[in-house]
Amino acid sequence: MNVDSLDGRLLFAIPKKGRLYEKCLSILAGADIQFRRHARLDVCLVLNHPIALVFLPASDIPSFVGKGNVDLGITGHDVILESQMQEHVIEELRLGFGKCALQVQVPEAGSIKTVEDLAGKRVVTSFEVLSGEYFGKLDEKLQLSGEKRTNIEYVGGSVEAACALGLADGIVDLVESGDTMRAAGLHAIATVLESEAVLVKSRVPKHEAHAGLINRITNRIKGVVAANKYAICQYNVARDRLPAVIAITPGRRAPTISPLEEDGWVAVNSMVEKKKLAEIMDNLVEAGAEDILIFNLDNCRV
Ligand SMILES: Nc1ncnc2c1ncn2[C@@H]1O[C@H](COP(=O)(O)OP(=O)(O)OP(=O)(O)O)[C@@H](O)[C@H]1O
Ligand SMILES: O=P(O)(O)OC[C@H]1O[C@H](OP(=O)(O)OP(=O)(O)O)[C@H](O)[C@@H]1O
Repeated sequence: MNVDSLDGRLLFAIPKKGRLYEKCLSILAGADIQFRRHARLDVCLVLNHPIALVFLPASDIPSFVGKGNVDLGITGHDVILESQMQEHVIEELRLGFGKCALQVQVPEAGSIKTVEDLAGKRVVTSFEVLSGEYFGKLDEKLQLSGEKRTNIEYVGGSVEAACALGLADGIVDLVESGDTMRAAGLHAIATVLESEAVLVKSRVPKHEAHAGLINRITNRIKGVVAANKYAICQYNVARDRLPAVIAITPGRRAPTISPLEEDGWVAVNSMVEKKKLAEIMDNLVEAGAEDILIFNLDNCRV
C-alpha cells in the first residue's frame, strides 16, 4: 500500500491481537466500518469512510493516540495509566468488554498474607509503573527506604510463573476469571486497578477537519455498545398492575404501553439491562406480568 493513500484519512488504532482483538472486530462491524485486512499488513484502508485502521499492540495504542500520531483508538484503561498517557488522551467511551482487574497475588500456601507482608520483598510484573506507584506509597507508609524498599522487576509475559520459578515473592497481574492465578497456585491479596476496554481520542487532534467524523464514529460505537448492554423486554399485564411493573421496568426514558384487544390489559415494551434480566423477569412474574418476551438488539441509538 502506498503511504500517500493515508493522506487526509482519520487513523483509528485497533489492538492487533490478544484479548481485545475479536471484540474490536465486532464493534467495527456493528459501526459499519468495512475493510479487508491483507495478511501481515498492519495498516488497511476502510472501504466506506475516509479512515485507515492501524493494528498495533494494545499497550502501544495510548502513546500513539496521546501523541496525536493516530486520531482514535481502542485499548485497555490499564495500559493508558501504565503508559502515563491519561493526561494526553480523552477516554471517550467505556466499551463494556475487556473487563479485568490488576491484582497483587502471592502463593496461596506461603506466609505472605497481606500487601504489608509483601512490601520490601520482590515483586514481578508487566505493569512496572502502576506497581511502582502502588508499592511506592506502601513503602512510604511503612517507612521502608533505600535497600529496604519493594523491588519491582519487569517481565514481558508469563508473570504468573515468577513465584514458582523463585524470581518473586509476589506478582502484580491482570485477573479476569482467576483461572490463570489459581492454576499457578496464587491468590489475590489486593486490587490495584479495575479496567475495561475504552475508546480513546487525542486531546490534541492533528486535523480539526476530522472532528465530525470522530463524532460520527463515536456515536455509532455508542449505539453498538448500548445494543450489547440492553435488551427489549415485552410483556402483557392487567392495567391495574401497571404501577408495580413500571417500577420494575422503567425503561431508559419511559416504557411504551399499548392497549391489547382484551379489555383491561396492556402490552409493555421497555429497555432493560441484560445483566439484570433474570431478576427483572422473576419480579415481573410476581407482579402479575404474563407472556414475557426478551428481544436482543442488533444495533441502536439511544
Ligand atoms: N484476562 C483478561 N480478561 C479481560 N481483559 C483482559 C485480560 N487480559 C488482558 N485484558 C485486557 O486486554 C489488554 C490487552 O491484553 P493482552 O494480554 O491481550 O495483550 P497483549 O499482551 O498485547 O496480547 P498477547 O497477550 O496475545 O501478547 C489488557 O491491557 C487488558 O486491558
Ligand atoms: O483470570 P484469567 O481469566 O485467567 O485471565 C488472566 C490472564 O489473562 C491475561 O493474559 P492472556 O491470557 O491474555 O495472555 P498473556 O499472558 O500472553 O498476556 C493476564 O495476563 C492473565 O495471565
